[in-house]
Amino acid sequence: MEIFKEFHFEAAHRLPNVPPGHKCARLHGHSFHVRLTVSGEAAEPSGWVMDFGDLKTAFKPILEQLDHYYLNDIPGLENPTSENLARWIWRKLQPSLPTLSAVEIRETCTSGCIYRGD
Ligand SMILES: Nc1nc2c(c(=O)[nH]1)N=C([C@H](O)[C@H](O)COP(=O)(O)OP(=O)(O)OP(=O)(O)O)CN2
Ligand SMILES: [Zn+2]
Repeated sequence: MEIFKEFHFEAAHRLPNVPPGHKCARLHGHSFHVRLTVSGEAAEPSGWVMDFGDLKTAFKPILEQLDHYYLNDIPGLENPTSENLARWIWRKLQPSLPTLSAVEIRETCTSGCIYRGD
């Protein structure tokens, strides 16, 4: 079974490696949406894969590194595409949450990515 919890953060970025004239080379911001998925059995007596609250606690220090920051300044996010951000979150979170099965990022209502590990 898979469970998920969703988070939001506000941040600015620019994409340094886009072709000349691309709009995303300019500084702009997003209300980023993150969905974290965890796999496991909903075992008794808890009846849950894991407590949503524990998932929130595990992600909190990572979220605090992102919220209201300029993503390009964060080590490892110099080119903060959705793909690189999803991988960056995975690498920060997965060691303490080995049952993590997907990190989903939405930059806009219509754009995003899903990362399930290397
Ligand atoms: N594969 C990727 N492509 C793009 C990324 C990315 O991270 N990965 N990022 C961007 C920009 O950050 C941009 O802000 C988002 O792009 P886009 O979906 O084009 O944004 P729009 O608001 O213009 O989308 P519409 O819904 O089509 O208006 C660009 N590409
Ligand atoms: Zn953007």
